[in-house]
Amino acid sequence: MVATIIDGKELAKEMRSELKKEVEQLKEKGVTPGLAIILVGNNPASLSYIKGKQKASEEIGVSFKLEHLEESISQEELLEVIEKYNQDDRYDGILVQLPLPDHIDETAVIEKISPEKDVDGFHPINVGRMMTGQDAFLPCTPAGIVEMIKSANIEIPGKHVVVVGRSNIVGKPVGQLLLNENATVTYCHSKTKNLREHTIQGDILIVAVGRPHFIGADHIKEGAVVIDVGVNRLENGKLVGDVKFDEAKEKASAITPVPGGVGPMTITMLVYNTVKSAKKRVRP
Ligand SMILES: Nc1nc2c(c(=O)[nH]1)N[C@@H](CN(C=O)c1ccc(C(=O)N[C@@H](CCC(=O)O)C(=O)O)cc1)CN2
Repeated sequence: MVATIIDGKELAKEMRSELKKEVEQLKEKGVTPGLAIILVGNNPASLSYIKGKQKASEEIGVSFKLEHLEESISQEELLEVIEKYNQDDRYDGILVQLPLPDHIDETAVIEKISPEKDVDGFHPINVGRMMTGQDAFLPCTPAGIVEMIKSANIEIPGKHVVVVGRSNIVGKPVGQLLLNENATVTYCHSKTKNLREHTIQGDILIVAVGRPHFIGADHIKEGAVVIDVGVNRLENGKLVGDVKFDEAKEKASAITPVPGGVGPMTITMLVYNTVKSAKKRVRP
């Protein structure tokens, strides 16, 4: 079997063109969606992801502001900056780029962002709303993954989804979102024994461990859908996923590539959330 490639770049392009139309309509009603990103320090990967977020925002017509702070900023000062954006009506979305330096408590930062502007969907209020199936800002990578699966006309209800990885950003919420879509979900992690015995059962296998080429064809059920969330830069500069793409595509029925898979959809869902937030400003 040779897998269909689920092209995240193409889907992102289609969604961005729809979002652009929505933003034009919002502007006619006097609302320009605004996104503020706060970056602490100079992590090169973060800088590159933010560039992508800025490009997508500007392409769609969302006003974009980067607040670039010194690595040495104190937690208290950072919380004050967040509060400034919480109070600023020009910004519908606030995102603090992760990872943060070690001296800053990530939980305190996430909890400082107003849940109504939390376009990353990381605030406990949004996590709780998502878990209970209420309207919420959904975390961007997991929401992008669900969009990609649906765009490939893959039925989710009743499917066995195996998630490898349990981060708060990807692993845990993607399992929850697919449970909300009536999948049966298994989580695997670094302490899971006999990993392969679990992964081989997945109709949909989602891999988010951040280890290059961690999953090979022998971990994959014949005909499974494989979603690779890994973005790993090798010493030779090549970007690879957590899955051995070349062998996995011979066994899967559908697979996402790296680059050009989940990454572009993560960025698109961020702009989607920002537009969703801005719509609440429209007067009836
Ligand atoms: N506040 C947040 N911080 C982080 C998040 C997040 O969702 N919110 N996720 C990741 C990084 N991330 C977004 O911030 C991200 C990662 C990768 C991509 C992407 O487009 N990848 C491209 C390849 C890019 C490259 O060439 O390096 C691809 O896969 O095609 C976008 C966003 C951690 N931090």
